Amino acid sequence: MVEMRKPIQVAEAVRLVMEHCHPLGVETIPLEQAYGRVLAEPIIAKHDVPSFDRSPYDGFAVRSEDTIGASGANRISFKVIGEIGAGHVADRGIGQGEAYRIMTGAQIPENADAVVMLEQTVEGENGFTIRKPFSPGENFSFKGEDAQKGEVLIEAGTLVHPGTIALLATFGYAEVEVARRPIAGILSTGTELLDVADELVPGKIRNSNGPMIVAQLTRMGIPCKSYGMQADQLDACTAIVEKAIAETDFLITTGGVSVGDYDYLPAIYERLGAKVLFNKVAMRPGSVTTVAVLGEKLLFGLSGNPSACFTGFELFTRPAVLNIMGGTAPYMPHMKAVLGEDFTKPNPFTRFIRAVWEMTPEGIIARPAGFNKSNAVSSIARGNCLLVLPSGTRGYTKGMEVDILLIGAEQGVKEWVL
Ligand SMILES: Nc1nc2c(c(=O)[nH]1)N[C@H]1C(S)=C(S)[C@@H](COP(=O)(O)OP(=O)(O)OC[C@H]3O[C@@H](n4cnc5c(N)ncnc54)[C@H](O)[C@@H]3O)O[C@H]1N2
Ligand code: MOO
Ligand SMILES: [Mg+2]
Repeated sequence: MVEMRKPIQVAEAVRLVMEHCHPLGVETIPLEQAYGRVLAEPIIAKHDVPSFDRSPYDGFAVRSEDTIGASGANRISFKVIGEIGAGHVADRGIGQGEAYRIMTGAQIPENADAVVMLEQTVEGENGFTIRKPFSPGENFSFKGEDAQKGEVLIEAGTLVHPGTIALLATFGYAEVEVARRPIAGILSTGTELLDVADELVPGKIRNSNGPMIVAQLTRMGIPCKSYGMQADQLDACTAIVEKAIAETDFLITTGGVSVGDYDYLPAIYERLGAKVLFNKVAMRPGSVTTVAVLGEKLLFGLSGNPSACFTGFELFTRPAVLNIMGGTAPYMPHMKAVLGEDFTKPNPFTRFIRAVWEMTPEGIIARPAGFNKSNAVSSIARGNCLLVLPSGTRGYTKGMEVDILLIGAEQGVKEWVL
Protein backbone atom coordinates (compact mmCIF):
# COMPACT_ATOMS: atom_id res chain seq x y z
CA MET A 1 0.00 0.00 0.00
CA VAL A 2 1.27 3.48 -0.85
CA GLU A 3 2.11 5.46 2.24
CA MET A 4 0.28 8.81 2.35
CA ARG A 5 2.28 11.42 4.18
CA LYS A 6 0.68 14.46 5.72
CA PRO A 7 2.69 17.63 5.08
CA ILE A 8 3.15 20.08 7.93
CA GLN A 9 3.95 23.78 7.57
CA VAL A 10 7.61 24.85 7.67
CA ALA A 11 7.12 26.95 10.82
CA GLU A 12 5.58 23.97 12.59
CA ALA A 13 8.44 21.71 11.47
CA VAL A 14 11.00 24.24 12.73
CA ARG A 15 9.14 24.48 16.03
CA LEU A 16 9.10 20.69 16.45
CA VAL A 17 12.82 20.37 15.76
CA MET A 18 13.68 23.19 18.16
CA GLU A 19 11.52 21.61 20.85
CA HIS A 20 13.64 18.46 20.70
CA CYS A 21 17.06 20.07 21.12
CA HIS A 22 19.04 19.23 24.24
CA PRO A 23 21.97 21.45 25.25
CA LEU A 24 25.14 19.54 26.06
CA GLY A 25 26.38 21.53 29.02
CA VAL A 26 29.23 23.95 29.44
CA GLU A 27 33.02 23.85 29.15
CA THR A 28 35.89 26.26 29.71
CA ILE A 29 38.22 26.82 26.77
CA PRO A 30 41.16 29.12 25.94
CA LEU A 31 40.20 32.45 24.37
CA GLU A 32 42.05 31.58 21.15
CA GLN A 33 39.61 28.72 20.60
CA ALA A 34 36.45 30.66 21.41
CA TYR A 35 35.68 32.04 17.95
CA GLY A 36 32.41 30.55 16.70
CA ARG A 37 31.37 29.22 20.10
CA VAL A 38 28.38 30.34 22.15
CA LEU A 39 28.93 32.20 25.43
CA ALA A 40 27.65 30.31 28.45
CA GLU A 41 28.14 33.37 30.65
CA PRO A 42 27.37 37.03 29.99
CA ILE A 43 30.27 39.43 29.51
CA ILE A 44 30.09 41.82 32.44
CA ALA A 45 32.57 44.71 32.44
CA LYS A 46 35.21 43.82 35.04
CA HIS A 47 36.47 47.40 34.99
CA ASP A 48 35.83 50.68 33.23
CA VAL A 49 36.88 50.91 29.59
CA PRO A 50 39.07 52.81 29.17
CA SER A 51 40.31 52.24 32.68
CA PHE A 52 41.97 55.67 32.84
CA ASP A 53 41.47 59.08 31.19
CA ARG A 54 43.63 59.07 28.08
CA SER A 55 44.57 61.15 25.11
CA PRO A 56 42.81 60.38 21.80
CA TYR A 57 45.44 62.38 19.89
CA ASP A 58 49.12 63.12 19.67
CA GLY A 59 49.53 66.63 21.06
CA PHE A 60 49.71 68.41 24.39
CA ALA A 61 47.79 67.91 27.62
CA VAL A 62 46.73 71.28 29.07
CA ARG A 63 44.44 72.88 31.62
CA SER A 64 41.49 74.34 29.66
CA GLU A 65 41.33 77.32 32.00
CA ASP A 66 44.78 78.36 30.75
CA THR A 67 43.50 78.55 27.20
CA ILE A 68 40.74 81.11 27.83
CA GLY A 69 41.10 84.15 25.60
CA ALA A 70 43.42 82.56 23.04
CA SER A 71 42.94 83.88 19.50
CA GLY A 72 44.89 84.61 16.33
CA ALA A 73 45.72 88.04 17.66
CA ASN A 74 46.38 86.77 21.16
CA ARG A 75 48.28 83.54 21.01
CA ILE A 76 48.78 81.93 24.41
CA SER A 77 52.01 80.10 25.06
CA PHE A 78 52.62 76.96 27.10
CA LYS A 79 55.72 75.56 28.65
CA VAL A 80 56.29 71.85 27.96
CA ILE A 81 57.43 70.13 31.14
CA GLY A 82 57.81 66.59 29.86
CA GLU A 83 56.61 63.87 27.52
CA ILE A 84 54.18 60.96 28.02
CA GLY A 85 54.20 58.10 25.52
CA ALA A 86 51.47 55.42 25.51
CA GLY A 87 52.12 53.03 28.35
CA HIS A 88 53.83 55.67 30.49
CA VAL A 89 52.50 57.97 33.20
CA ALA A 90 53.52 61.53 34.10
CA ASP A 91 55.84 62.18 37.05
CA ARG A 92 53.65 65.01 38.32
CA GLY A 93 50.57 67.07 37.55
CA ILE A 94 50.63 70.28 35.54
CA GLY A 95 50.46 73.79 36.88
CA GLN A 96 49.37 77.08 35.36
CA GLY A 97 50.70 77.61 31.81
CA GLU A 98 52.26 74.16 31.72
CA ALA A 99 51.69 71.31 29.29
CA TYR A 100 52.88 67.77 28.68
CA ARG A 101 53.72 66.50 25.24
CA ILE A 102 51.34 63.49 25.08
CA MET A 103 50.79 60.64 22.62
CA THR A 104 47.61 58.87 21.58
CA GLY A 105 46.59 56.34 24.22
CA ALA A 106 48.74 57.82 26.99
CA GLN A 107 47.25 58.53 30.41
CA ILE A 108 46.27 62.17 30.94
CA PRO A 109 48.39 63.80 33.67
CA GLU A 110 46.81 65.18 36.79
CA ASN A 111 45.10 68.59 36.46
CA ALA A 112 44.94 68.42 32.65
CA ASP A 113 41.42 68.40 31.20
CA ALA A 114 41.97 68.98 27.48
CA VAL A 115 44.32 67.95 24.71
CA VAL A 116 45.62 70.29 22.03
CA MET A 117 46.31 68.40 18.80
CA LEU A 118 49.81 68.78 17.45
CA GLU A 119 48.37 70.38 14.30
CA GLN A 120 46.70 73.10 16.41
CA THR A 121 50.01 74.40 17.77
CA VAL A 122 52.93 76.53 16.63
CA GLU A 123 56.30 75.82 18.18
CA GLY A 124 57.40 78.51 20.62
CA GLU A 125 60.07 79.16 23.17
CA ASN A 126 60.22 76.20 25.63
CA GLY A 127 56.97 74.95 24.18
CA PHE A 128 54.20 76.04 21.86
CA THR A 129 51.44 78.61 21.32
CA ILE A 130 47.75 78.17 20.51
CA ARG A 131 45.24 80.44 18.78
CA LYS A 132 41.95 79.17 20.21
CA PRO A 133 40.53 78.29 23.60
CA PHE A 134 39.84 74.67 24.56
CA SER A 135 36.84 73.64 26.62
CA PRO A 136 37.06 71.17 29.50
CA GLY A 137 37.00 67.61 28.09
CA GLU A 138 37.95 68.70 24.56
CA ASN A 139 39.97 66.04 22.69
CA PHE A 140 39.69 63.82 25.73
CA SER A 141 38.96 60.12 26.14
CA PHE A 142 37.18 59.63 29.44
CA LYS A 143 37.59 56.70 31.82
CA GLY A 144 34.50 54.49 31.39
CA GLU A 145 33.22 56.19 28.24
CA ASP A 146 33.10 52.87 26.36
CA ALA A 147 31.94 50.58 29.16
CA GLN A 148 31.40 50.97 32.88
CA LYS A 149 32.39 48.43 35.50
CA GLY A 150 29.50 46.04 36.23
CA GLU A 151 27.64 46.76 32.98
CA VAL A 152 26.26 43.67 31.19
CA LEU A 153 27.74 44.09 27.72
CA ILE A 154 26.90 40.81 25.98
CA GLU A 155 24.25 38.28 26.98
CA ALA A 156 24.93 34.58 27.52
CA GLY A 157 23.82 32.64 24.44
CA THR A 158 25.57 35.01 22.04
CA LEU A 159 27.80 33.65 19.31
CA VAL A 160 31.44 34.67 19.74
CA HIS A 161 32.75 36.63 16.76
CA PRO A 162 36.02 38.57 16.39
CA GLY A 163 34.54 41.65 18.11
CA THR A 164 33.43 39.51 21.06
CA ILE A 165 36.97 38.13 21.26
CA ALA A 166 38.30 41.69 21.49
CA LEU A 167 35.94 42.45 24.36
CA LEU A 168 36.82 39.24 26.20
CA ALA A 169 40.53 40.02 25.78
CA THR A 170 39.96 43.56 27.08
CA PHE A 171 38.67 42.13 30.35
CA GLY A 172 41.40 39.53 30.69
CA TYR A 173 39.39 36.42 29.85
CA ALA A 174 42.27 34.07 29.02
CA GLU A 175 39.63 31.35 29.30
CA VAL A 176 35.96 31.52 28.43
CA GLU A 177 32.95 29.52 29.52
CA VAL A 178 31.10 28.34 26.43
CA ALA A 179 28.41 25.83 25.58
CA ARG A 180 29.69 22.42 24.50
CA ARG A 181 29.66 21.88 20.78
CA PRO A 182 27.97 18.80 19.39
CA ILE A 183 29.77 16.34 17.13
CA ALA A 184 27.85 15.63 13.96
CA GLY A 185 27.69 12.32 12.15
CA ILE A 186 27.23 12.37 8.38
CA LEU A 187 26.18 9.47 6.21
CA SER A 188 25.39 9.65 2.49
CA THR A 189 23.09 6.87 1.37
CA GLY A 190 22.58 5.67 -2.18
CA THR A 191 23.72 2.72 -4.30
CA GLU A 192 24.30 5.19 -7.13
CA LEU A 193 26.98 7.10 -5.24
CA LEU A 194 30.61 7.32 -6.28
CA ASP A 195 33.46 8.90 -4.43
CA VAL A 196 34.50 12.37 -5.52
CA ALA A 197 37.71 11.00 -7.07
CA ASP A 198 35.96 8.21 -8.99
CA GLU A 199 35.41 8.18 -12.77
CA LEU A 200 31.78 8.36 -13.83
CA VAL A 201 30.24 5.06 -14.89
CA PRO A 202 26.74 4.50 -16.32
CA GLY A 203 23.92 5.14 -13.84
CA LYS A 204 26.16 6.47 -11.10
CA ILE A 205 26.80 9.98 -9.75
CA ARG A 206 29.41 11.44 -7.49
CA ASN A 207 28.48 12.07 -3.86
CA SER A 208 28.08 15.84 -3.64
CA ASN A 209 25.81 16.00 -0.59
CA GLY A 210 28.35 14.52 1.83
CA PRO A 211 31.10 17.07 1.17
CA MET A 212 28.49 19.87 1.02
CA ILE A 213 27.12 19.02 4.46
CA VAL A 214 30.64 18.80 5.89
CA ALA A 215 31.20 22.33 4.56
CA GLN A 216 27.88 23.59 5.93
CA LEU A 217 28.89 22.25 9.35
CA THR A 218 32.43 23.55 9.02
CA ARG A 219 31.04 27.01 8.30
CA MET A 220 29.37 26.76 11.72
CA GLY A 221 32.52 25.41 13.38
CA ILE A 222 30.88 22.05 14.09
CA PRO A 223 33.21 19.06 14.15
CA CYS A 224 31.96 16.08 12.19
CA LYS A 225 32.59 12.42 11.79
CA SER A 226 31.96 11.16 8.31
CA TYR A 227 30.53 7.67 7.84
CA GLY A 228 31.11 7.89 4.12
CA MET A 229 28.68 6.40 1.65
CA GLN A 230 26.36 3.48 2.13
CA ALA A 231 24.55 1.56 -0.60
CA ASP A 232 20.78 1.17 -0.20
CA GLN A 233 20.78 -2.07 1.82
CA LEU A 234 18.55 -2.15 4.85
CA ASP A 235 20.66 -4.26 7.22
CA ALA A 236 24.00 -2.68 6.43
CA CYS A 237 22.49 0.80 6.50
CA THR A 238 20.76 0.18 9.85
CA ALA A 239 24.02 -1.03 11.36
CA ILE A 240 25.97 2.01 10.27
CA VAL A 241 23.23 4.42 11.36
CA GLU A 242 23.16 2.76 14.77
CA LYS A 243 26.94 2.98 15.10
CA ALA A 244 26.94 6.62 14.00
CA ILE A 245 24.24 7.56 16.52
CA ALA A 246 26.22 5.90 19.31
CA GLU A 247 29.38 7.83 18.39
CA THR A 248 27.99 11.32 17.73
CA ASP A 249 25.56 13.88 19.16
CA PHE A 250 23.28 14.05 16.12
CA LEU A 251 23.16 12.37 12.74
CA ILE A 252 22.62 13.76 9.28
CA THR A 253 21.80 11.28 6.55
CA THR A 254 21.17 12.21 2.95
CA GLY A 255 18.92 10.30 0.59
CA GLY A 256 16.56 7.41 1.11
CA VAL A 257 13.73 9.27 2.84
CA SER A 258 11.07 9.24 0.14
CA VAL A 259 8.74 6.42 -0.86
CA GLY A 260 10.99 4.51 -3.29
CA ASP A 261 11.62 0.77 -2.92
CA TYR A 262 15.17 1.49 -1.76
CA ASP A 263 14.39 4.50 0.44
CA TYR A 264 15.24 2.76 3.70
CA LEU A 265 15.48 5.57 6.23
CA PRO A 266 11.81 5.29 7.34
CA ALA A 267 12.33 1.54 7.98
CA ILE A 268 15.59 2.23 9.81
CA TYR A 269 13.92 4.75 12.13
CA GLU A 270 11.25 2.16 12.84
CA ARG A 271 13.75 -0.61 13.53
CA LEU A 272 15.72 1.60 15.91
CA GLY A 273 12.58 2.81 17.66
CA ALA A 274 13.21 6.45 16.74
CA LYS A 275 10.23 8.81 16.94
CA VAL A 276 9.58 10.53 13.60
CA LEU A 277 8.69 14.19 14.21
CA PHE A 278 7.66 14.71 10.60
CA ASN A 279 8.34 13.17 7.21
CA LYS A 280 6.69 15.68 4.92
CA VAL A 281 6.97 19.46 4.98
CA ALA A 282 4.91 21.83 2.86
CA MET A 283 8.01 23.21 1.17
CA ARG A 284 9.86 22.77 -2.08
CA PRO A 285 12.58 21.70 -2.36
CA GLY A 286 12.90 19.41 0.63
CA SER A 287 9.30 18.26 1.03
CA VAL A 288 10.49 14.80 2.05
CA THR A 289 12.80 16.14 4.76
CA THR A 290 12.38 13.88 7.74
CA VAL A 291 13.45 14.51 11.31
CA ALA A 292 13.37 11.84 13.99
CA VAL A 293 14.58 11.62 17.58
CA LEU A 294 16.18 8.74 19.37
CA GLY A 295 16.69 9.38 23.06
CA GLU A 296 18.01 12.93 23.14
CA LYS A 297 19.58 12.75 19.69
CA LEU A 298 18.18 14.29 16.55
CA LEU A 299 18.31 12.36 13.29
CA PHE A 300 18.09 14.60 10.24
CA GLY A 301 16.95 12.63 7.23
CA LEU A 302 17.76 15.12 4.52
CA SER A 303 16.66 14.52 0.99
CA GLY A 304 19.08 13.07 -1.55
CA ASN A 305 18.33 15.80 -4.05
CA PRO A 306 21.14 18.36 -3.62
CA SER A 307 19.04 21.55 -3.46
CA ALA A 308 16.58 19.88 -1.10
CA CYS A 309 19.45 18.59 1.03
CA PHE A 310 21.06 22.03 1.23
CA THR A 311 17.78 23.76 2.08
CA GLY A 312 16.79 21.17 4.66
CA PHE A 313 20.11 21.71 6.42
CA GLU A 314 19.81 25.52 6.46
CA LEU A 315 16.19 25.56 7.61
CA PHE A 316 16.22 22.78 10.20
CA THR A 317 19.69 21.44 11.05
CA ARG A 318 21.43 24.77 11.41
CA PRO A 319 19.07 26.35 13.97
CA ALA A 320 18.85 23.07 15.88
CA VAL A 321 22.63 22.80 16.15
CA LEU A 322 22.88 26.41 17.30
CA ASN A 323 20.17 25.73 19.86
CA ILE A 324 22.03 22.64 21.13
CA MET A 325 25.09 24.92 21.45
CA GLY A 326 23.07 27.31 23.63
CA GLY A 327 22.67 29.95 20.92
CA THR A 328 19.75 32.32 21.34
CA ALA A 329 19.70 33.68 17.77
CA PRO A 330 19.66 30.49 15.68
CA TYR A 331 17.59 31.49 12.66
CA MET A 332 18.80 32.74 9.29
CA PRO A 333 18.67 36.52 9.04
CA HIS A 334 16.16 37.81 6.51
CA MET A 335 15.33 40.93 4.61
CA LYS A 336 12.95 42.23 1.98
CA ALA A 337 13.93 42.24 -1.66
CA VAL A 338 12.34 42.98 -5.00
CA LEU A 339 11.64 39.85 -7.01
CA GLY A 340 13.76 39.93 -10.16
CA GLU A 341 11.83 37.36 -12.18
CA ASP A 342 8.26 36.09 -12.70
CA PHE A 343 7.04 32.95 -10.90
CA THR A 344 3.52 32.91 -12.23
CA LYS A 345 2.69 29.29 -11.41
CA PRO A 346 0.98 29.03 -8.00
CA ASN A 347 2.37 26.38 -5.68
CA PRO A 348 0.62 24.54 -2.86
CA PHE A 349 4.00 24.36 -1.06
CA THR A 350 6.18 27.28 0.03
CA ARG A 351 9.17 27.56 -2.29
CA PHE A 352 12.74 28.31 -1.19
CA ILE A 353 14.55 29.28 -4.34
CA ARG A 354 18.34 29.46 -4.45
CA ALA A 355 18.89 33.04 -5.48
CA VAL A 356 21.37 35.89 -5.69
CA TRP A 357 20.59 39.18 -3.99
CA GLU A 358 22.33 42.37 -4.90
CA MET A 359 22.02 46.03 -4.10
CA THR A 360 21.06 48.07 -7.15
CA PRO A 361 20.00 51.71 -7.61
CA GLU A 362 16.42 50.32 -7.46
CA GLY A 363 17.05 48.67 -4.10
CA ILE A 364 17.77 45.05 -3.20
CA ILE A 365 16.87 42.71 -6.04
CA ALA A 366 16.81 38.91 -5.71
CA ARG A 367 16.99 36.72 -8.81
CA PRO A 368 16.98 32.93 -9.03
CA ALA A 369 20.49 31.52 -9.23
CA GLY A 370 19.63 29.32 -12.22
CA PHE A 371 18.00 25.94 -12.72
CA ASN A 372 15.92 25.65 -9.59
CA LYS A 373 14.47 22.16 -9.33
CA SER A 374 15.13 20.18 -6.20
CA ASN A 375 17.81 18.10 -7.97
CA ALA A 376 19.77 21.22 -9.00
CA VAL A 377 23.36 21.53 -7.85
CA SER A 378 24.52 24.48 -9.99
CA SER A 379 22.17 26.99 -8.37
CA ILE A 380 23.35 26.09 -4.86
CA ALA A 381 26.85 26.98 -5.96
CA ARG A 382 25.75 30.37 -7.28
CA GLY A 383 23.18 31.40 -4.68
CA ASN A 384 23.78 33.72 -1.73
CA CYS A 385 20.23 33.57 -0.35
CA LEU A 386 16.98 31.63 -0.34
CA LEU A 387 14.12 33.51 -1.92
CA VAL A 388 10.87 32.66 -0.15
CA LEU A 389 7.66 32.34 -2.16
CA PRO A 390 4.84 31.39 0.22
CA SER A 391 2.36 28.73 -0.86
CA GLY A 392 -0.96 29.84 -2.23
CA THR A 393 -3.26 30.11 -5.14
CA ARG A 394 -1.48 32.93 -6.91
CA GLY A 395 1.90 33.29 -8.54
CA TYR A 396 4.46 36.04 -8.10
CA THR A 397 5.55 38.60 -10.61
CA LYS A 398 8.75 40.52 -11.15
CA GLY A 399 8.82 43.68 -9.02
CA MET A 400 6.88 42.22 -6.07
CA GLU A 401 8.34 42.47 -2.60
CA VAL A 402 9.52 39.12 -1.22
CA ASP A 403 11.43 37.81 1.78
CA ILE A 404 14.93 36.44 1.40
CA LEU A 405 16.90 34.37 3.90
CA LEU A 406 20.61 35.12 3.99
CA ILE A 407 22.96 32.17 3.64
CA GLY A 408 26.26 32.03 5.48
CA ALA A 409 25.62 34.92 7.87
CA GLU A 410 27.65 34.63 11.04
CA GLN A 411 24.96 36.16 13.25
CA GLY A 412 21.43 34.83 13.26
CA VAL A 413 18.13 36.20 14.53
CA LYS A 414 16.04 35.21 17.55
CA GLU A 415 12.68 34.59 15.90
CA TRP A 416 11.54 32.39 13.04
CA VAL A 417 9.43 34.86 11.07
CA LEU A 418 8.07 33.04 8.05
N1 LIG B 1 6.48 8.80 -5.72
C1 LIG B 1 7.18 9.79 -5.19
N2 LIG B 1 8.44 9.98 -5.57
C2 LIG B 1 9.17 10.95 -5.05
C3 LIG B 1 8.59 11.81 -4.10
C4 LIG B 1 7.26 11.60 -3.70
O1 LIG B 1 6.71 12.33 -2.88
N3 LIG B 1 6.59 10.55 -4.28
N4 LIG B 1 9.33 12.85 -3.63
C5 LIG B 1 10.30 13.35 -4.54
C6 LIG B 1 11.07 14.37 -3.90
S1 LIG B 1 10.23 15.81 -3.64
C7 LIG B 1 12.38 14.22 -3.61
S2 LIG B 1 13.27 15.55 -3.01
C8 LIG B 1 13.08 12.95 -3.77
C9 LIG B 1 13.76 12.61 -2.46
O2 LIG B 1 14.37 11.40 -2.55
P1 LIG B 1 15.17 10.77 -1.35
O3 LIG B 1 15.39 11.74 -0.29
O4 LIG B 1 14.55 9.49 -1.03
O5 LIG B 1 16.61 10.57 -1.97
P2 LIG B 1 17.11 9.48 -2.99
O6 LIG B 1 15.96 8.79 -3.60
O7 LIG B 1 18.11 8.67 -2.31
O8 LIG B 1 17.81 10.42 -4.03
C10 LIG B 1 17.13 11.43 -4.71
C11 LIG B 1 18.02 12.01 -5.78
O9 LIG B 1 19.17 12.57 -5.21
C12 LIG B 1 20.37 11.97 -5.69
N5 LIG B 1 21.33 11.85 -4.60
C13 LIG B 1 21.17 11.05 -3.55
N6 LIG B 1 22.24 11.16 -2.72
C14 LIG B 1 23.05 12.04 -3.29
C15 LIG B 1 24.32 12.55 -2.92
N7 LIG B 1 24.93 12.16 -1.79
N8 LIG B 1 24.91 13.46 -3.72
C16 LIG B 1 24.28 13.87 -4.86
N9 LIG B 1 23.08 13.42 -5.25
C17 LIG B 1 22.48 12.50 -4.48
C18 LIG B 1 19.90 10.61 -6.17
O10 LIG B 1 20.76 10.05 -7.09
C19 LIG B 1 18.53 10.96 -6.73
O11 LIG B 1 18.64 11.50 -8.01
O12 LIG B 1 12.21 11.92 -4.10
C20 LIG B 1 11.23 12.26 -5.09
N10 LIG B 1 10.48 11.12 -5.43
O1 MOO C 1 11.64 17.01 -1.27
MO1 MOO C 1 11.59 17.42 -2.91
O2 MOO C 1 12.92 18.45 -2.89
O3 MOO C 1 10.40 18.74 -2.44
O4 MOO C 1 11.67 18.09 -4.50
MG1 LIG D 1 14.33 8.19 -2.91
